[in-house]
Amino acid sequence: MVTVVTHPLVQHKLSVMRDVHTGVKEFRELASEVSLLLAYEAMRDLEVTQEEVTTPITTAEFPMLSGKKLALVAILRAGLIMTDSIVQLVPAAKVGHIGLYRDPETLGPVAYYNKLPTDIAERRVFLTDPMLATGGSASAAIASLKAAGATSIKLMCILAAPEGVAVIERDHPDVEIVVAALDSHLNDHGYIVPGLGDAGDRIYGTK
Ligand SMILES: O=P(O)(O)OC[C@H]1O[C@H](OP(=O)(O)OP(=O)(O)O)[C@H](O)[C@@H]1O
Ligand SMILES: O=c1cc[nH]c(=O)[nH]1
Ligand SMILES: [Mg+2]
Repeated sequence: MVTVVTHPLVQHKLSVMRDVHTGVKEFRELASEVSLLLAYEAMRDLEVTQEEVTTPITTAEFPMLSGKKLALVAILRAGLIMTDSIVQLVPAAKVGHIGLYRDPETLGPVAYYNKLPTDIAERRVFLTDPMLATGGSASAAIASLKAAGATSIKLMCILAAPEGVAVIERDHPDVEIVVAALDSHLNDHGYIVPGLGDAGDRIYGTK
């Protein structure tokens, strides 16, 4: 299942991110803001229970977060900006990191780091990566989350290509995807069209 967050604030910020003239500082700020807005949508179904709260006026029952604890997991490098931002909303969440880069020749993911919360099996996992292109990186990351015992996983991306969505639906039909936009296609180098370029390079200024 794919949810596209069509809110005008998200769409406006994403359009500015796409602009080749947007510099590193503004790109980073926008990526953080879009991540918060995506999290608002992705976490819409978090469980709440009614708990007693004493206000200055009276005591009554109000909703409080309950249910499974959360884990935010970033696919390095680019996913880091998303977890860094979203953890502000859910400060009790644990944060994991999966290091993957895409081989420029084969476009396949190459793993170089994996550090996950030891109790990931008991947590609801929100996996972050701004870009879902061929889907190879996200699919491999989800496989390693499942190998570690995770059973509840949502994938949060800023941009996705239909090719990447199809790969996740094929490999991991149980994983919901939340994106700010679903673009047209991939070019011959595996870049999303129209896209926003290389997310990692634009966040970290490495090009
Ligand atoms: O869906 P895919 O075809 O696998 O492509 C998407 C991946 O490519 C980018 O990472 P990159 O390899 O550039 O690494 P970086 O974040 O370290 O720059 C992006 O952040 C995703 O992880
Ligand atoms: O368009 C793309 C595809 C993969 N990775 C990116 O950063 N951008
Ligand atoms: Mg990159």
